Amino acid sequence: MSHVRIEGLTKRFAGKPPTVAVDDLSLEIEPGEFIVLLGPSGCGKTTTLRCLAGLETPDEGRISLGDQTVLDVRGKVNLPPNKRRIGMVFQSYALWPHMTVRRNIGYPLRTRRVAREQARERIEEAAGLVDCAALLDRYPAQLSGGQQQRVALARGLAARPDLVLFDEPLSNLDARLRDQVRAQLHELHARLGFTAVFVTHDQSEALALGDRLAIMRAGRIEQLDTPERVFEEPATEYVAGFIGMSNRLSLRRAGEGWTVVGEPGADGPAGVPGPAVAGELPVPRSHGEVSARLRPDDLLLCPVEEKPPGHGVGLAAEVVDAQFGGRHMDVVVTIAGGRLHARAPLTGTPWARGLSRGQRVTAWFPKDTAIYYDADGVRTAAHAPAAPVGA
Ligand SMILES: Nc1ncnc2c1ncn2[C@@H]1O[C@H](COP(=O)(O)OP(=O)(O)OP(=O)(O)O)[C@@H](O)[C@H]1O
Repeated sequence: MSHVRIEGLTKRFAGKPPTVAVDDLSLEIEPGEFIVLLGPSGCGKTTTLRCLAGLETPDEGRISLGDQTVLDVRGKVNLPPNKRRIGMVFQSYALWPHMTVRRNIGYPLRTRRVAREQARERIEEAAGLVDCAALLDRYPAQLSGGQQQRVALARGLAARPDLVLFDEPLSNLDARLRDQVRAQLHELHARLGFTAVFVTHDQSEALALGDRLAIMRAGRIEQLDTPERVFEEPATEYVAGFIGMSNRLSLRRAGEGWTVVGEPGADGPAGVPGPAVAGELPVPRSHGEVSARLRPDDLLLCPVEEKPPGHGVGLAAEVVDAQFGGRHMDVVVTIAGGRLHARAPLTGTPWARGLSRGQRVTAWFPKDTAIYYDADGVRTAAHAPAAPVGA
């Protein structure tokens, strides 16, 4: 287990136009911590991981693992992958097809010149950890996808590295296997306590596995915090959108209350005032325009003749689509032309089962379940202090 320190890491790729894949990124990882790099395609997750592994030549920055400096661009240090005590587990299992499971798991031990007898013990130990001890003499083609990924996991752990890097290791598995291998990985981390950096664009994976999440945007870390804080208190609108607050309402002050402002591409022209919101929202007076972000679970529906409770914001809405989801209905509504998603529970409110296209309903939400962002996408200050932005 090692303390990992990344300072001012920058990686540019030549091209037209050139890309800054990682942009002055700094991050400190505690020994035994499981860090998840989360973000959309192209935000620089894999490049950051490859720089840690020694598979890229960064343009600037320093990286240390424990007391070893593995990268120092100014000092002209860039240790090759086999000189860093790092294990890697990738999306494509990347097992050698002509090698047995035993030889595959033993590969990083051979590159580190671990003595034969010790290597045999380590291979068996790693295979045992992921329930693959019975598969050691098979070839990858004789394994299921889940087994192959478990072997890849064993290979990543076999050399007892200081740091294990994971690049979307579960994304090639079907949903059931993904859940299984994810649970196994979570348990393994709790048992072995290795330090990990795990790349994904899947928020549920990130929430389940991470001690802390680093939400990346354009080569930088936009928010670094515990899964609970990122989920409950996204610091910027970008993070909110990425972590499931897919509903967005633009709001403008009007007298003592607010008005919903029409969205571009909606039925009417953008910016046209929509339904009024009576009374104040938890937003400082200095903000005249904000956007409210809400999860589908937090957008509630009721018949037009019912009034939402006093602490709620009720808005006239029209149903566009309603799909049965077992215990709930997934409902798309329009409000001021903008589309929003509601997940209406059926237990207690069977009324939602009969919703159909064109029906008028009231969509509502308690004022404090929404999070409000200013024009720059930064959380407004009326809430608890925003989580730290950046590393
Ligand atoms: N070898 C390369 N040459 C040129 N540009 C590259 C290269 N590798 C990555 N990039 C660019 O760098 C940026 C970051 O890429 P990176 O693969 O790190 O993103 P990512 O967040 O891991 O995306 P994904 O989730 O799709 O894997 C992207 O704009 C990508 O096009």
